[in-house]
Amino acid sequence: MNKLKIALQKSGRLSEKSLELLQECGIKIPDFKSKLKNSATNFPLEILFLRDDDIPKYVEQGIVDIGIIGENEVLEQNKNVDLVRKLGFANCRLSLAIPKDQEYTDLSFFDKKKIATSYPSIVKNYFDKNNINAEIVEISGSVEIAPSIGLADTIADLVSSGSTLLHNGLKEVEQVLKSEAVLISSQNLPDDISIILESFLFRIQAVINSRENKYILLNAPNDSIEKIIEILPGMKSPTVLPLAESGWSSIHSVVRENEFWKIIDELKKFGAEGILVIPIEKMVM
Ligand SMILES: Nc1ncnc2c1ncn2[C@@H]1O[C@H](COP(=O)(O)OP(=O)(O)OP(=O)(O)O)[C@@H](O)[C@H]1O
Ligand SMILES: O=P(O)(O)OC[C@H]1O[C@H](OP(=O)(O)OP(=O)(O)O)[C@H](O)[C@@H]1O
Ligand SMILES: [Mg+2]
Repeated sequence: MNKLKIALQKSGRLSEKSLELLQECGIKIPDFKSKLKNSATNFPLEILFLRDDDIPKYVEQGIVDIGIIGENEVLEQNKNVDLVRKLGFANCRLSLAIPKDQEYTDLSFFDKKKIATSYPSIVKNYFDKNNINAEIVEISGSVEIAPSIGLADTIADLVSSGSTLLHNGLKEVEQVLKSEAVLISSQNLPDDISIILESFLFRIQAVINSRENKYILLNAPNDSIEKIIEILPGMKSPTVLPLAESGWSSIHSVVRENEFWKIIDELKKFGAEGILVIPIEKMVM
């Protein structure tokens, strides 16, 4: 049987979470860290461990069928690949930063300045669109060091917590784009490989749904049930079970993780008690 070939970053910001995603999809990979090509034991998947910058090229050329890569890298390289889906990890932004003691008003600050970056194409397009004429100095890493060693006046680099900027005397002044890990695929995959990809995507969807949702159980007085159901619509509709104590029910539902703290006060207002929020292992809609 043919296998779906996937490229993952060998080591770096994407590696651990990419492997974790495969694991949560129930896909088992033998634990040989130094083996750069490996096969899953229980799913038709072959895994290649590569430098992340090489992944779009390998996917474009069909050497691998799919790959997990930062959206920023896909945009920078602009290869002929399909962006299949976002994966919800390695969230960061590509930002412009300047020495923290300099005054910033607007983008014209960058006119005739030197800017160091590992993303020359994205930065050039951004400046062209905004009619800024800056000189781009391409470097492949430790970009934040550039202003302090006189290599450039400013930088464009990935930011997540902002601590690298802070520790290098820089401040973020503009956000060029937001990025997260994405799954990309070759264009025109053969039918047998597309079928395996569909089944892999089905598993990924179930994992991502479960990460974004929580199972919620609570007790409520019967006269509040209708109001609480409006707040907690659930997958189809909530389960309502009578409690041993008359006049009370237990309500079970699914709630989006990022909405829980917004609705908790409302639930309490309608008399909800004993609220339990439980992680979901897998969620198939
Ligand atoms: N600080 C961060 N927080 C979250 N995600 C990040 C951060 N920095 C980078 N990323 C994301 O992770 C991807 C890989 O980053 P990493 O620093 O591991 O790449 P690299 O140094 O080019 O690795 P490689 O050795 O494979 O070429 C980036 O393209 C970006 O999408
Ligand atoms: O805002 P922060 O949370 O500080 O993260 C930002 C840093 O993370 C990335 O580099 P990384 O640490 O991956 O090293 P690299 O330059 O070798 O890729 C990025 O290039 C920034 O330098
Ligand atoms: Mg790289």
